[in-house]
Amino acid sequence: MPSIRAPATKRTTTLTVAVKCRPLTEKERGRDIVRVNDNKEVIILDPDLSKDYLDRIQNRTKEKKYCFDHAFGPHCTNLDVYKRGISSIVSGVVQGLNATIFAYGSTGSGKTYTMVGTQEDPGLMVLSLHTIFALIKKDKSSDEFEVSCSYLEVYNEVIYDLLEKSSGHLELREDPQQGIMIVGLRCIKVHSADKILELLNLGNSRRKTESTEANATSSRSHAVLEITVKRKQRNKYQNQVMRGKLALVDLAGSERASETNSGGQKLRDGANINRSLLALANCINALGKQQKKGLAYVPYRNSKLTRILKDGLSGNSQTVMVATISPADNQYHHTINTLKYADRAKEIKTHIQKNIGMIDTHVSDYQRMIDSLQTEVCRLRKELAEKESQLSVKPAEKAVDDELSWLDILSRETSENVQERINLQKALFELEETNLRNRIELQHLDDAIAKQQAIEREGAVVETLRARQQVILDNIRDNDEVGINYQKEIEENEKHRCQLQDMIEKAISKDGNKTYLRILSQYRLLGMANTELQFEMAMRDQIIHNQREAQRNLWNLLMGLGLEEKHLLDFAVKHGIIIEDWMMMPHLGISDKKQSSVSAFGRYVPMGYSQCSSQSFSGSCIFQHYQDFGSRSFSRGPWDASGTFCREEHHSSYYMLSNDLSPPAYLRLRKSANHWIGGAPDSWFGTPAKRPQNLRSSCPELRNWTSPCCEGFPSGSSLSADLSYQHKETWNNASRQHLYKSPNAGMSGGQTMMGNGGTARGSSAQLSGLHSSNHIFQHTEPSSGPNISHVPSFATAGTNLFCNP
Ligand SMILES: Nc1ncnc2c1ncn2[C@@H]1O[C@H](COP(=O)(O)OP(=O)(O)OP(=O)(O)O)[C@@H](O)[C@H]1O
Repeated sequence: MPSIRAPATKRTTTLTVAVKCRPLTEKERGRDIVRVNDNKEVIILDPDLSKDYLDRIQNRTKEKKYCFDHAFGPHCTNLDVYKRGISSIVSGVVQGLNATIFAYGSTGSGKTYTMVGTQEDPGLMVLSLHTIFALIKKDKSSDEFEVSCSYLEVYNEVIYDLLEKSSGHLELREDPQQGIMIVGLRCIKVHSADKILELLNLGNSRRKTESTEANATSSRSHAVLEITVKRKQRNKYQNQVMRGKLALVDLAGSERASETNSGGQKLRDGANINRSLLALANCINALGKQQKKGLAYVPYRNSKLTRILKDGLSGNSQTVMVATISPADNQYHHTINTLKYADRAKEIKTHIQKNIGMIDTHVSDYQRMIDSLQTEVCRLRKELAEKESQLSVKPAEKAVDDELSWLDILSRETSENVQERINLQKALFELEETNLRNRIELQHLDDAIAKQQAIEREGAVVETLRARQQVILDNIRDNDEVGINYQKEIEENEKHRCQLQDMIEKAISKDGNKTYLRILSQYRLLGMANTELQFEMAMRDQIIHNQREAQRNLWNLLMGLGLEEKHLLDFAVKHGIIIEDWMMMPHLGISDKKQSSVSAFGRYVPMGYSQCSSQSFSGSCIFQHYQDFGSRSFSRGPWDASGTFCREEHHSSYYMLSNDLSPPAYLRLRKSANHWIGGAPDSWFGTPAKRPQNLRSSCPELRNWTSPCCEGFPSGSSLSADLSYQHKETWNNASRQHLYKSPNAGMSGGQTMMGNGGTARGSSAQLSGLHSSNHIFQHTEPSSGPNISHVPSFATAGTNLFCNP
């Protein structure tokens, strides 16, 4: 029986910003210039005492006033901060919610004191742990809890495991369900707060600290303690697992080299710390700006720190920023700087949603493939390291030394090249995504202006819309510029990759270290395959995300129409549809019906349904209303001249959000194996000759995997052209039959309603090969042929996308 699932409700919230001013230390002889009023207001007095009354009333003073969610003066303890601003957020972790708490401030302002604390004044990390275990102990349900913890540091842009005695460099990866993941990071199961505290102390003792002019024990690394609480429900939701995550972050101290009096390694550390803190500040700026200025691109990828904090800054997390400041007058500029960012951070929005363990099968397929690739890469890396150490015990002749350092450099550069490529491709993808959304808003603005002008030629509303249009255009231009730079970097990366490959190939033909070079070559190939899969997965995640949004909108629409429970139930019974997870839709007024046969609109519900005729509901509307993105006069940047795979898919997702019914719907099927990563042929990581077929032949481990550029689908741009009408009809019929009749059609869970976030599988996968070509439906009203020419002819690759399931 088909079933549909009510989406988990999402709540949008803003970052909670708390400011904490520490007391003056004994060393500081300066004046206290910070005042805290009403637990919310922070006043920073002018450090220059010579300013008189006249200066003040003529506004020549540097006194500044800010208002935050919470403000704490020098006499407040960490417990005060915790109780007022944080404990409620930590409680949510036991209920499957994510939370992030990070301390932000200049060096010596009290970040570590706030996060870790002392015996007498335990910090937020310690207090949070106690809360979590106390809540678990108090829980009266029969649910099973499992708490685990990891602790890492980012030092000089390299991630280390603080719970590992001699941790190697760890890699960062993005997981569709769990967000950012660190490959190989130890996650230790714990049964008491004391055990975690023990681990915390152990980790802290391994953390890189230095004595600087500004702070005797200045943290040189960013530390992230992550506590995961898994809750297996033992009641009616037998199969549900809730997974809450709490990330507690103590950032390294930002400083000015001149003030900290550091040189050599310390200076280099400082430069790296400042770079990542600058990246964080840029993200905060962009996110703050986003609320006022459309979709600005957020450069998370510019540092490991921002990637780790990504969820906390904009994703599924309830986040608290504790801005720490010093009261000393000589810290005025640092204090103002910190407060400026804190002020901006108040605007940042995150979207909280319970993490309930139901993983889309196709995502887990990809995940499995990536996991096995990662494992293979790790194995090869280990082999490489062993080979290196074997070579290093050879007699220390100069020639051998030279060769070793050459091999070492080659190996390192290969690894860096692969990593850089992954990063750049993903960054470019995210940037395109951002601009696509901007363009959609632009299009809506165009329409709104046209409509408004029909009422009044020029007026205040039109003016406001035009102003907004300009803002969005500025954003698009800015983003395009960033995109050009990324493109250039990708080209550079590609050139470097070719050089490395040449070097390896030449060396293999004459060098004695054949095994070593073979491993290196294989490692590089696997790294490439890894990149491709990760990239494709990132795109799929985005599609899933968009489709979930669409589904959520659809539910909202149902709600907004005031549909009665009875109607819904009758309709679903009639059509034999199960609606799952009613508990998650309390706004529908239907409770406690985990799996009820209820009525809905039939299997396929068109998005713009409020304007739809009844025919639309009963018809075969698998897809949504057509929108002509391609024919609009968007201000395209030079780097997006060619359509890309991700865009195509995103367009298809965006169609779902459209209410525009005017152009008739139609079905269109396209397939192409021409483009792969990012769309443009040269986006492919390897040279054309090294596409997956070759990759697989040169790399036996890859032979059993199906690549998106599989055999059997001729390449060439002509493939992105439409199939003949006959083909379309055949496909249309076959897929309709498949979608209507096959019990396995649609999502793996048998779901058949549009937008629950999956790609079609089962027989449709056989029809096209799951990863071997693209079959993209945009509409399913065959009568709508005339509009075909309007659809942008994007070349696509590597997916099999039905937007209905
Ligand atoms: N609330 C407080 N009460 C008493 N002492 C404090 C308080 N906050 C900070 N201190 C003291 O101030 C000094 C600097 O604090 P801390 O090391 O936490 O700063 P930080 O911001 O983490 O510095 P860095 O960024 O260089 O690591 C320490 O000696 C610490 O004990």
